[in-house]
Amino acid sequence: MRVLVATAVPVERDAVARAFPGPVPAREVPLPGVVLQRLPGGYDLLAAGVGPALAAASTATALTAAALDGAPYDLVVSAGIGGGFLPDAPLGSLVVADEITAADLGADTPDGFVPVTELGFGTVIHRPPESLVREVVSATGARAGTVLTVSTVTGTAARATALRARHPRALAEAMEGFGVAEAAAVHGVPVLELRAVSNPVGPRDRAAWRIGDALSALTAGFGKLAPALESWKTHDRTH
Ligand SMILES: O=C(O)c1cccc(C(=O)CC[C@H]2O[C@@H](n3cnc4c(=O)[nH]cnc43)[C@H](O)[C@@H]2O)c1
Repeated sequence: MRVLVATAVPVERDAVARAFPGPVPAREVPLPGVVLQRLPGGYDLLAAGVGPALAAASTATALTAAALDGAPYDLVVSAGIGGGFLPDAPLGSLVVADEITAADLGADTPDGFVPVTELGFGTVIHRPPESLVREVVSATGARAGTVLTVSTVTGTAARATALRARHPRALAEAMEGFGVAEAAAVHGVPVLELRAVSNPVGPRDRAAWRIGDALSALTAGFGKLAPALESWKTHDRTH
C-alpha cells in the first residue's frame, strides 16, 4: 500500500518517522518545491508547510509526481498537532476526522458566517472512508469527530464558542487538513486526518501548549495506525 503522510512542519514529520524504526533509513526524494522522505513499506512523508494553501500545493505536487511515475498513492494522511475542544479532546489525546471541514471558507455577513457552498461554490467538507475511520479508532483509541481547518488559529473564548456552535461535532482545529483533502480529492485518492492535541482551542495561552506530549502521541498513534491501514486495505475499502 502506498501512503503519503503530509505534516505541516519537519518536527511533525520526524515524529511520524519515529513510528517506523528500522535498519533502512529514509531515502530523500526531491520533487519540484518539496522533498519526500521515503520509508520502506510504502510510506512517503512530506513536510508540506503550514496552512491550507501551501499544504494543498505541496500535497498535489507529491500526488502528481507519483501518478506520472505510474505508482499512485492509495491513501493520503494529513497528520500533526492541533488544538482540541475541551473537554472532549484533552491535551495529548488523538483525534481522527470523520469530517474535514473548512471552517472559515465563506463570507462574513451581518447575519453571520455563510459557507462558500451557500454562495454557490466548491465544497467545505471532505469525508474520509467510514470503514477506515472505524479501523483507526479501534487501533489507536483516537476519538472520531469533525476536525476544522482554519487559516487563523483560534485565540479567544468567543471564537471557540462560535466555532463549536456552528460545528457541534468539532473535536479539534488545525490548519492543513482541508488543503490536503482538496488535493487528494482532485486525484481521487482517499484521505484521512489524524491530530494529536497540543493545546486547547480557546484563549491564547502559550504556557499551556504541550507540543512534546502531542508529538509523542503522534508517534504512538502511527505505530498502531500502520497495521490498521494494512487491515483496511485487505478487508474493506468500499465505504
Ligand atoms: O500563537 C499562537 O497563539 C498559536 C496557538 C496555537 C498554534 C499556533 C501555531 O502557529 C501552530 C500552527 C501549526 O500547528 C497546528 N496547530 C496546533 N494547534 C493549533 C490550533 O489550536 N489551531 C490551529 N492550528 C493548530 C496547525 O495545523 C499548524 O500546522 C500558534
